[in-house]
Amino acid sequence: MSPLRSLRLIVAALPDGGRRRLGVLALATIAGGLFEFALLAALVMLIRRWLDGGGAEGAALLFVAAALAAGAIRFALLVLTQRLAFDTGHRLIVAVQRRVLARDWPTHVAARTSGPLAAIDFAEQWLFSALLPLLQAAGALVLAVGILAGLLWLDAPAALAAAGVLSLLFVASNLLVRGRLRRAGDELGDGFENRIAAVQEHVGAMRELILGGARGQAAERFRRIDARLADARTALLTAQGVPRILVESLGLVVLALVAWWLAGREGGLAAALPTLAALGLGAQRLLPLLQQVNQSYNALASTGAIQERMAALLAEPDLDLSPPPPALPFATEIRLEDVTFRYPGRDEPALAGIDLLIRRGERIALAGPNGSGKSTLADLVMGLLQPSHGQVLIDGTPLSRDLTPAWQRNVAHVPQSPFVADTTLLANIAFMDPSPDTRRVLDAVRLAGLDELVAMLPDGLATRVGDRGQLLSGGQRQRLALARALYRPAPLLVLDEATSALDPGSEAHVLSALDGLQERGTTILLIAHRDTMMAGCDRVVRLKSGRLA
Ligand SMILES: Nc1ncnc2c1ncn2[C@@H]1O[C@H](COP(=O)(O)OP(=O)(O)OP(=O)(O)O)[C@@H](O)[C@H]1O
Repeated sequence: MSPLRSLRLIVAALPDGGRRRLGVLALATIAGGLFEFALLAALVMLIRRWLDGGGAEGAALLFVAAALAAGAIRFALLVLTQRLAFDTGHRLIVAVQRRVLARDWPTHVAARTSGPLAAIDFAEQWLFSALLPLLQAAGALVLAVGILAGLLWLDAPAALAAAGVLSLLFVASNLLVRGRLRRAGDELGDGFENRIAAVQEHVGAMRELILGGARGQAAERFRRIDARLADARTALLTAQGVPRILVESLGLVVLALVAWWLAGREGGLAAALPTLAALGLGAQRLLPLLQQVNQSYNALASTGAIQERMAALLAEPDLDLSPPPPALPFATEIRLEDVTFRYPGRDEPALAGIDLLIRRGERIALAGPNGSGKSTLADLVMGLLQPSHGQVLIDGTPLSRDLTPAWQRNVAHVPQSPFVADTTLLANIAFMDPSPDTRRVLDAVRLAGLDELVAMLPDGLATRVGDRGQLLSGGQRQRLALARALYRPAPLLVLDEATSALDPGSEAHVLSALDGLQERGTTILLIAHRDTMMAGCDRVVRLKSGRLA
């Protein structure tokens, strides 16, 4: 990515009032440049006074004032730059996460899960490798111009000679490491994502790893992935350091040569003294600044891969943060008309030519062999997927993309493998509800048959369930997911094999709870393989290879 595109990315990510703050930063930087210029001028005046043998008190005071002011401005620049960079970085990280949350269901399912996690790393990397250096470099450049202007005003040939040779040194050392920097930057992008993917795999497959005796293999694979990442980081930082070392060591030689040349001119060492002092001070101030500019340029040039990923993520649609719409009225029916659905990249449709009517208050079972399209059909009814052909109608109104969020407010869902958060039972049931209604939670607990467990636990609803609900049994996790769905007063309840882990007694309890819900007008769509679950349904809809059987 070119530094110019990076710059555009930064401007787009600036926080509220960011442009104004960028303006303040620019003004402070220009003031900093002027003070650097004034500092050099005051030094030269001071030395000339000394050499002339005149009173140097006034010049000395001026020099001290300029030095203090230049220091103060540098401190202000440091604070302003860090603030703006970290605010922008924070905004960027939040913006990336919002885009991940804004993804629709098919995009989410198709994406590599490590992607969103790595995106946070990318944003951090981008902050430290591009944004902060770029802001610092812009400031350093202006200060450097101030110092250079001072040196030119004092002794143009000497300043030009020193600046010319130093610039050549910078350019040559950068050309030397350019290829290495780019390669290392590309490897970094892949390395972060692969490392996160490996950790996720370890967490998800721990049982398989233990039983298969494969933990050693997993550790070795992780070592190789992380070693590649460490190599890439080492190469990147080493290559970034090369120009600094070259310029610092050869820069001293250049300054010595200029001093030798100046001393040989008319007037000898005494006449050259002010210029030499200014060159010395100028170099002491200038070299670190030029290093900063150079390092920033290298960081920008070498982290192109990371910036490309950031830019791609930021180009995705942002999340609509307006409050959710009121629920779409659902009085009579859900109708599927000639619905076909094809997953991206698949030749065969998962569902084809489906005509189905679900009346309000009905309990319908979806049955059929594995892969016959039951979950896909349920996802279409819930508006998580849009038909490739045909339409879904709610009370006769086609379910458009715009209406989907309002329709989804009517839907409660219990998935095949429920997500359980590492928090309390209460927070899991009233998931994302900022002010949980304990009475409704207790009702849901009772309906889902979790009341015995809650009564047994010393902390009751305040019991923590562990990461991914590991402190619960499989059946208890399913009942927890059921309680979460029942907590939402939704007129459509979709159960995707939601009782597969329940013992017959618990299943019977859930069935009687479903009877109660149906009596209150809830429409229930359940995916089931067991006859016991189908028994209480008004109808069983059978699918075979994506078609109604
Ligand atoms: N995200 C996806 N991308 C591509 N193909 C998919 C995706 N999800 C499901 N499929 C395919 O669509 C078909 C129907 O899958 P679906 O999950 O709807 O079946 P199912 O009847 O619910 O199966 P099961 O009883 O095993 O849960 C299968 O062939 C499956 O491989």
